[in-house]
Amino acid sequence: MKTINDINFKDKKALVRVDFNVPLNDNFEVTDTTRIHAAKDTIIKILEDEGSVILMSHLGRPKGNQEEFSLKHIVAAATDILGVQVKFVEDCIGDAAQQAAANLQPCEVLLLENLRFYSEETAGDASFAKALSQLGNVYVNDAFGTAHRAHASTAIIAQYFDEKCFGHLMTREIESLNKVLETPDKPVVAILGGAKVSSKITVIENILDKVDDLIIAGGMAYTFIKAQGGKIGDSLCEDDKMELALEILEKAKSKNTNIHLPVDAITADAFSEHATIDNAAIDAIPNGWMGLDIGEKSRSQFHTVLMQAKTILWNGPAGVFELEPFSHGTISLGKSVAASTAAGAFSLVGGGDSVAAVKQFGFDNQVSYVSTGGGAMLEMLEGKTLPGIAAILD
Ligand SMILES: Nc1ncnc2c1ncn2[C@@H]1O[C@H](COP(=O)(O)OP(=O)(O)OP(=O)(O)O)[C@@H](O)[C@H]1O
Ligand SMILES: O=C(O)[C@H](O)COP(=O)(O)O
Repeated sequence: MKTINDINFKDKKALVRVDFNVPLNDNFEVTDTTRIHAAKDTIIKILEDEGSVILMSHLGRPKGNQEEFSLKHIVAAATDILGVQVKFVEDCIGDAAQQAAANLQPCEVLLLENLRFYSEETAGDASFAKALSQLGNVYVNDAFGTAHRAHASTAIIAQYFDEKCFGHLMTREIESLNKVLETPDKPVVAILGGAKVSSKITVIENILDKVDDLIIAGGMAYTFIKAQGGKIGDSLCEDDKMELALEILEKAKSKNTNIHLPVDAITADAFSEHATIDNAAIDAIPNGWMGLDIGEKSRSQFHTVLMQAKTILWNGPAGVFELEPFSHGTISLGKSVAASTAAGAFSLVGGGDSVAAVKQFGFDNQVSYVSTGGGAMLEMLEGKTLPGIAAILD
């Protein structure tokens, strides 16, 4: 299969699907430019070849043509980051888009209006995909964050191009995950956190025989503790998943995977940063109290496990990190992952909340790789083939 480096884009018009679904503030300024930075080397490669770049993306989940979701809000940030004036056209298909694409000169960049202003995008409509495809003569998919969507611009459009490839970001994401799940240095330690067992079951099942140690933290740990007879007070629990939790523990034993659950918790008498706060053994939380973070002993045990790791995968926070009193377990995990990385481990952080936490606490430059994908990363961890990836490989 061709990579982007195998293609010479001179005098070609590259139609590049990026994921510029970035957060905006009330003044419509981009508050996190990570995804734009992440697409930069792909765009620069095409410009250096003296090709032209037509960028297409979605922004948010608009219902029709809603101005607040216009990609015109991204133009200033993209121009600044790329160091090239980004032109903008207020449609992604039709006469205006065709004119703008036709007028585009080598070394120029054009951004199309939000693809999701057309419901045909999310519907995976073939005629919409075909209309988009007519704007360029090479298709590059670099939208890892959207690769789990079988949409017109990610999965359907590729069939209309003879020349197509992944961009650099897509390649980095796939290679990083393969490094963790397919060809890792051992021992491999995965940390799974977050609110619910139910949202991570498929991930647990898929990675159980790929990792040596699995640290289960966050709200999802309490279902495992209660299932084993522990008292968890008012902590988060999915009673209907307790049997499954026990099955997972059994399965792990048979596969020689060590599961590490927290041994203590930071407890609170309300879900609030103004709550009264205490410590408790993880299996002896009184009624009226809930565990909102992992305790000191758990942090220290997890640190020991992480310092022995050669490969680390982290998905999901250790506690309610959005509230300061319950952020310290997640910060402690971040420090341990950073220390292990400094000692030579390869560490990958993926998923929406874990990436938000890692950035908020400043660990993003101290881990080996931070994924730009939320749902896309989770679906890869579940072992699924992502439509946006399959379309290029086909
Ligand atoms: N002990 C806990 N009790 C209640 N909520 C918790 C607890 N620990 C973590 N959380 C919450 O879990 C949420 C994240 O859980 P969620 O299942 O959404 O993870 P996620 O979004 O899948 O993670 P990621 O996006 O990193 O994959 C956070 O908002 C956090 O506050
Ligand atoms: O932010 C994301 O996860 C991607 O851009 C996909 O967005 P979506 O969940 O609205 O499809």
